[in-house]
Amino acid sequence: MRPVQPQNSNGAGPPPETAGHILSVQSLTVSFDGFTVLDELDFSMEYGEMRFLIGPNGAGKTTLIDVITGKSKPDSGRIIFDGATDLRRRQEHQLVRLGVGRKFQTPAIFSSLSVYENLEVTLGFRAKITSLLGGHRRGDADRIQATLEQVGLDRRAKDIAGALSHGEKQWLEIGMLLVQEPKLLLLDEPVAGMTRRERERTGELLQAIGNDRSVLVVEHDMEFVRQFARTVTVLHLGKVLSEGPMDMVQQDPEVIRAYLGHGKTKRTESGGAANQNVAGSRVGVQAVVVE
Ligand SMILES: Nc1ncnc2c1ncn2[C@@H]1O[C@H](COP(=O)(O)OP(=O)(O)OP(=O)(O)O)[C@@H](O)[C@H]1O
Repeated sequence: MRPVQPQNSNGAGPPPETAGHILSVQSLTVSFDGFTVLDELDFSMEYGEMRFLIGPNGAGKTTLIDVITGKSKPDSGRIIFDGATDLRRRQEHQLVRLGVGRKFQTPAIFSSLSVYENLEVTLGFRAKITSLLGGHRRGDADRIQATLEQVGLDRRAKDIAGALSHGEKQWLEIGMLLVQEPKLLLLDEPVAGMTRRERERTGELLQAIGNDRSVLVVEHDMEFVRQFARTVTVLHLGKVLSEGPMDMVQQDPEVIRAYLGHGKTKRTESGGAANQNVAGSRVGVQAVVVE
């Protein structure tokens, strides 16, 4: 099910350049102390799309999410969300209400509360107080239960969140975003530090979430990206270097060059140790190695 696209106040639909896009970043420039991090960046995502954002260290991936969520301010450009709202004019705390959920790399959960209470608190203190009095706001309990099942934590609902494994904490935090029913979910390296099994389950979870929401995932783990990505955007020096299916993107000579820096390259039979860039990060290049 795809979310219904918004109409302008005159009912004529979204501006033509943003039609069909949950997010439309236009000519976005961000600089820190005179150093340009995002350079007139154009980037867009369609409704109900799951997109992976990759790129070498320092490419500007986190900065893009910071600007979308109001954590950093751009020098110029526009960020149109849901066809009409310019996010540049919004504060960080307003984003949840608008329908943008962000997850940082480290899980931010309430360790001393139960899994269930974490979701309950996220839904708002009104729900918490109501539950202390013996009831829930109508629909909250159902929403919490559905979210617990979606993130695979229904059997751990009564457990203290601090006792969860690293992967389970990440799923709980994803659940804390989902329970707020965001239209766009922004996830920064969601599988960092996870076991192989946890990565698999996270990939399946993201695909399920991507069926009815838009999801932007910043990720360095290229094995994970290859397995679960539909469309990939490669950011380099604050611009989109390449975009498309992973198979296509990882063959792009520009992408190979960007990841491997200025080292001399040669073809190899397979990946293995070649899947390291000059800074030591795993990259999406299987057939090239720096000598
Ligand atoms: N608040 C800030 N002040 C100054 N410089 C910053 C700030 N935030 C980011 N930068 C710089 O902007 C550049 C891009 O950083 P960013 O974190 O967006 O890259 P990234 O693509 O997410 O990299 P990584 O994959 O290593 O996380 C880096 O050179 C970084 O040092």
